[in-house]
Amino acid sequence: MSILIQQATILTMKDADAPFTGDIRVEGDRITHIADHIVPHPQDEIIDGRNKVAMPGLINAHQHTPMSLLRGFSDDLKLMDWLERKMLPAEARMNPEDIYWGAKLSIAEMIRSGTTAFADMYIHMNEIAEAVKQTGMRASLTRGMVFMEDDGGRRLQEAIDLVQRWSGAADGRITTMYGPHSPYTCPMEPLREVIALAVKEDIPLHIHLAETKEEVVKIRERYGLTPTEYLEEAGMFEQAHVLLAHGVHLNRRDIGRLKGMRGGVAHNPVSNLKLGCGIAPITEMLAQGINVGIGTDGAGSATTVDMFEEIKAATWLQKLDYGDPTRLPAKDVLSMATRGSASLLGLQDEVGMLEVGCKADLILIDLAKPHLQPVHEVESLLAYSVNGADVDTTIVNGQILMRGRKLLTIDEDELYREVKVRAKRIVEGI
Ligand SMILES: N[C@@H](CCSC[C@H]1O[C@@H](n2cnc3c(=O)[nH]cnc32)[C@H](O)[C@@H]1O)C(=O)O
Ligand SMILES: [Zn+2]
Repeated sequence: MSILIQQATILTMKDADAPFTGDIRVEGDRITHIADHIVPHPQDEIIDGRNKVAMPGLINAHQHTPMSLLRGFSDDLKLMDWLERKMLPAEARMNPEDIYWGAKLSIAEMIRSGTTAFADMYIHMNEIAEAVKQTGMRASLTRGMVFMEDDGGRRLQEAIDLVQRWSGAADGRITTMYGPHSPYTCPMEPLREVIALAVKEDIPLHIHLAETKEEVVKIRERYGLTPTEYLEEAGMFEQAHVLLAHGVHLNRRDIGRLKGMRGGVAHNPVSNLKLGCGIAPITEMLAQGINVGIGTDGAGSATTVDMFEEIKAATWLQKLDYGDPTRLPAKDVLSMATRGSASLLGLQDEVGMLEVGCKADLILIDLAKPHLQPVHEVESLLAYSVNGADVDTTIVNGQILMRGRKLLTIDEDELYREVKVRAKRIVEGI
């Protein structure tokens, strides 16, 4: 199958490129041609790009997709209360089919708001993988592991099974990671074991880091270290590619420890705002050459998985925190949500840019809206004015998943019916 997008405003996200008007051809799963004008082939599916911006799909670098079933169920609580009193009991009631439908709900929202790939850490990952496979999305999947009590190695075995069964599946759209949940739920010994496994198999790691002040206090009490020092002591930054979620409470020395690491930090500004966690020092990390991407965290905390909201929150928080409106300008924050997140997923040469040879993961944004006119600076509109509902078309791996705001791989009526019944049962009495 081939697709020809005609006369769109193209934002490639390559450093040197300014937006320009042109055509894009997709053949199979890749972008094969970008030029001012491309002669149509008879078999091309033609998409009119006039009044639209074509850009790389956004990449959500930290998610717990089935938590969409818990959206709005326990707002306005502190993170540890929210997690221990509400989320964990509710999650204990989720069966594999619930996980499948919750993942599908988040995937529908992601496709509708211009996200083409995501990193997910959760349980019952086979069902999430099935949802990814069926809907046409791209994802890096992780079985999250808390090692607080002895489980006879069950969690680790599930993680290993996921990696073996799903790495490279669904035409290469699915990749996998190993996911020790956080410094406060992983003692040193199992942590070292997982790191050794990741290094041996060259599978990335995905972990929460320094999300709250309480975490910093807890790890200091237990080990006399900062959370970052604890992970360093475990050997996490020596060889493995690591996706660190949050990194809110890092001091200057912690940031120094991350310099030169493979992978980087997924910033989740809306979740951090809503849970009152703090503001991650991401512009300082960027200045040190640390790669930073953007994620939403689960919809249980962030409440939506619209990456355009995260983009706005990310840049506004830096401006506010430093009293400096020049911090994290539009182009830089867009780069975090595309190329930055792509590197966190280990997909830097494949997605996150519009370039011939890259995977065809791209979105079209409809500018024929009052809040998107006139067009002075395309990047400014995208960072500060666009929201997820302005996305018209979403393409992943050369397949059109949404066109003219209609989802083509998901039956939304069926989805909402399933979600309604399941969500009610899960939270009853909690
Ligand atoms: N509870 C599982 C581990 C699941 S991994 C994903 C976990 O991350 C939890 N989670 C979601 N958001 C956050 C966050 O912001 N910080 C820390 N944990 C979170 C979520 O509730 C979920 O349990 C087990 O025992 O094996
Ligand atoms: Zn999380």
